[in-house]
Amino acid sequence: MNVALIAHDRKKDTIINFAIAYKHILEHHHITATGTTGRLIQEATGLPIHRVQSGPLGGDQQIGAEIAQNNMDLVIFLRDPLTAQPHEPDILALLRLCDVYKIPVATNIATAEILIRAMEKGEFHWREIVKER
Ligand SMILES: O=C(CO)COP(=O)(O)O
Repeated sequence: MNVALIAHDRKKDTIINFAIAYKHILEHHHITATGTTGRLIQEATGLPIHRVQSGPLGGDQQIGAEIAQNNMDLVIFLRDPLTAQPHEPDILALLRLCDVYKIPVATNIATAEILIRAMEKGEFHWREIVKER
């Protein structure tokens, strides 16, 4: 599966710990991440990560483009709900595309845990059917 990992600054520690804890699952998938998130996860886990631009520099839009091209199966985007982001429109656009293309998306760690465990069990085979629409 193609998985996107993104985290705002105050959620970086959380996503790093998430990637460490679930490295044994993530290593079987193709991971894309925004610039800083990707670098930190790479350093902490050694996982190969396709890094796009940092979020404020267009990274969210690049991941949105992957979704629009049906190249993304799951998005884990740990948002900071308490800090204003200069690229808020890009964030909303990415989440909107997840809804347009019916991509499972987690915006907090509780949902992220559920999604990755479902992924481990191979519960996303229905995505293949949706992809063929
Ligand atoms: O801003 C982001 C998502 O909106 C994340 O970007 P970075 O991973 O480069 O910090």
